[in-house]
Amino acid sequence: ENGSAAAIPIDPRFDIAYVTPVTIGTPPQTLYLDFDTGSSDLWVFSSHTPESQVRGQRIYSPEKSSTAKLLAGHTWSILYGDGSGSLGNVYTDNFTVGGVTVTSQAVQTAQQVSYSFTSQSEIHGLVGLGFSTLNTVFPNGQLTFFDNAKSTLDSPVFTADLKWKKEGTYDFGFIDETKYTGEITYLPVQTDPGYWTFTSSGYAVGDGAFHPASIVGIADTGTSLTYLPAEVVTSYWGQVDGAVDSDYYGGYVFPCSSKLPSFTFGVGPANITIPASYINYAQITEGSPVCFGGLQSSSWLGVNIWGDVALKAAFVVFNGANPPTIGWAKK
Ligand SMILES: O=C(NNC1=NCCC1)c1ccc(Br)cc1
Repeated sequence: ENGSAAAIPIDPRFDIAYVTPVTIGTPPQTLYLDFDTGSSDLWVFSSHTPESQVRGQRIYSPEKSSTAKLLAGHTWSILYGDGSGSLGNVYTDNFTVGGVTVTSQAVQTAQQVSYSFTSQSEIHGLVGLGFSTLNTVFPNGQLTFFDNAKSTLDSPVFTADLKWKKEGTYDFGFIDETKYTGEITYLPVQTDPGYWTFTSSGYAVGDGAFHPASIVGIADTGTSLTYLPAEVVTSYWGQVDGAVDSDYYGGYVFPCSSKLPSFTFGVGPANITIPASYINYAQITEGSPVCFGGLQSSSWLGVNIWGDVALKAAFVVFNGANPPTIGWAKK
C-alpha cells in the first residue's frame, strides 16, 4: 500500500527542520517525527525519557500499547553530525505513516536525549531513512521503516518534496508526476557507509559560469543547511557585499540588506537552482541586521552535505531498488 505524509516546518520563521505525523501502537499514539535520510534509527521521546529532559514533546508509552513488545537485551545510542544525540532501549510495535503500516517496526525509546532535542518541543523523535547498516541497535541492528515497508510498496521508492517555509510531502511507493517539471535525472548512490551519497557535477554562482567539478556529498533531510567545499562557498559569498566567515557566529554571515545570488548545482547533465531567498537563512537573533547563510563550508566536516536548503529546491527520489539511485527534478 502506498502512502503520503506532510513535511511540516517546525518554525514559521526559518526551516530549521520538518516533522511528519506518525501513529505508533494500539490504540494509535500520534507523534510528529523528523524524517532523516542522514541516519537510520527510529527513536521517540517516551515514557522512559526522564521528565527533566521532556519539554512539551509528545511521548510514546509502550506500556499503553497492546501490540508493543520489548526487544529484550537490546539498546541503542546515536550521535548526530551536529553533536546532538540520544540513547535507550527498543520495542517493536505497529508503525504507520501516511497510510503505510509496518507491523513489528523497531521503535527505539529514548532513556536519554541531549539538550538540543529537549529544547525543540516540536520534534518528538526521528525516523531514519538512511541505509539500515547505520542503525545503532546492539546487539542486533534493526531495519528502517522504509526497508520494512519496501516490499509492500508498489515501487521501492520514497520521494521528498520539501518546501521553503511551507508544508511539503514525503511520498512512499510512488512518484507523483504533478510534483515536478521536466525530467528526473537519476545518479548512482554510494551506500557505504550508509548515507545517500552521490556526486554533483559542478556549480554556478548566480548567473555566472558553470564550474564543472565532482562534489561528493550526502542528501540529508535531517540537516537544515547545505555544507560544500571551501572553494565553492568562498566564491559564492565573495559575491555578497559585507559577507564574512565569522568565527564568532560559526559560519558565513552577511548584512540582511545585502542582495544574494542564487546557487546552481549540477546533477549529471542537468542542474538545480537554489533561489537566493533560501540562502538568506535567518537573522542571527530576532530583529538583528546580521543574517546567517544557508550555504556554509564543509571543510571542518570532511564531507559535503546537501541539507534542506538544497533539497527544498528540488523534487528528490530516493530509489531503494538494487542498486539504489537518487533522482533530482526541478519543480
Ligand atoms: O546527523 C546527521 N544528519 N541528521 C541529523 N542531524 C541532526 C539531527 C538529525 C548527519 C549525517 C551525516 C553527516 Br556527514 C552529517 C550529519
